[in-house]
Amino acid sequence: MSTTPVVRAEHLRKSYGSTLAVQDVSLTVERGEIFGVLGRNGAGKTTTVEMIAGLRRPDGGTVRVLGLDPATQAAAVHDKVGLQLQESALPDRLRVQEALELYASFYAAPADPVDLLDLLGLTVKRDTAFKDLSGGQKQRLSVALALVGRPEVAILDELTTGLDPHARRETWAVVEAVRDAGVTILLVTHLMEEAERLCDRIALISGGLVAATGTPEQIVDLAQGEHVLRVRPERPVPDEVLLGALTGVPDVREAVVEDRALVVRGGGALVQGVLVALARHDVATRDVRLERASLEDAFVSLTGADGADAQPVTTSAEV
Ligand SMILES: Nc1ncnc2c1ncn2[C@@H]1O[C@H](COP(=O)(O)OP(=O)(O)OP(=O)(O)O)[C@@H](O)[C@H]1O
Repeated sequence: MSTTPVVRAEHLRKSYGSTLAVQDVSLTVERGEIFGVLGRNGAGKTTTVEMIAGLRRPDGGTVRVLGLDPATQAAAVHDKVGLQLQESALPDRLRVQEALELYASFYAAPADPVDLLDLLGLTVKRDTAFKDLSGGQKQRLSVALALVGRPEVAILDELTTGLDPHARRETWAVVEAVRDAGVTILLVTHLMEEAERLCDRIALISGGLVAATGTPEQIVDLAQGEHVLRVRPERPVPDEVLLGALTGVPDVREAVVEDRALVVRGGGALVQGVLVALARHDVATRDVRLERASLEDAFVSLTGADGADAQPVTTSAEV
C-alpha cells in the first residue's frame, strides 16, 4: 500500500536575476525518513528547501507538502512544517525556556517546552541566556524551536556547520531522536560524513540539478570507482613495477602507490584482476584489503571537479 509522500517536488526551477539557482530538481520524501539534500556551497540546496517550505515561489515545477501547495496554502503548510534555517539568531538575553515558550505561544496546540528541552538535552540550560550558549547548544535550541509547533516534517539547514566534531555528533543524535519521535526530516548539508551517517536517502544536488538520488550505498555504487583495493607487496618492489603490472587489467580505473602499498580504484572483478596481474609479475602480496569507496568519493565522481561550485551535470540517475 502506498501512502502520500511527505514532500513531492517535481521539476523545480528558480532564478535570482540572471543566476539560475535551481535548474531542475525533483525529489520525493517519504514519511519517517531522514532525507538529505547534499551538495556543495551554491548548489541550490537552500533555494530548493525554501521553495518546499513556501518561503519562495518556484518559477517552474510543482511542490506538494503532505498534499498541500506551499505557494497557495501557506498557512496550512506552516502548521505542518518546522523550519530551522541557517544562522537563526535570538535576542542575547532571552533564556532558553523563555524562547521556547515565546515560540509555543504562536501555535494553538504547541509541544510542551519541558518535553522539548528534555528531547534536545537542554534541560540543564533552560535558564541560560541565548548569548551564553555554546554553538552546539544554540543549534539544538534552533531545532527545538523548529519542533515547537509539533510539525510532521522538519527542515534542518546546515545544522552542524561550525560545530566541533563532538558537538556535531551530539547534534546528530538529536536529529535521530527527533526522527524516532515520528517527525520526517529534510536535512540540508554539504557534509558527506553527515549525510552518510544520518540519511536514509539522499538527493545529490549539483549546479541546480539532481545528480543522483538514492540511499548513501546506492549513490556510492553509482559512482565510478566503487571499490578501493589496497595491496602490500611482501618485499619492496619499485613503484613502476607495481603500476606497470596493472597495464591492461580490466576494471582498474586508477592506481597509485601510497606508503609502499598499491592502492587501486575500480569496479567489477577488481580483486581477481589485480592479484592475478601481480602474480604474473612475480609480486608476492600480503595484507590485501578491499574497501568500499566512500560517499565522498562518490560525491566527487558524480558532481564533477573538486573545488568550489560544480559544473551542472546533464544526466540524472534515479536509483
Ligand atoms: N537571495 C538571493 N539573491 C541572489 N542570488 C542568490 C540568492 N540566494 C541564493 N542565490 C544564488 O543562488 C545559487 C544557489 O544558492 P543556494 O543558497 O540555494 O545554494 P546552497 O546549495 O544552499 O548553498 P550554501 O550551502 O552555500 O547555502 C548561488 O549561486 C547563490 O549565490
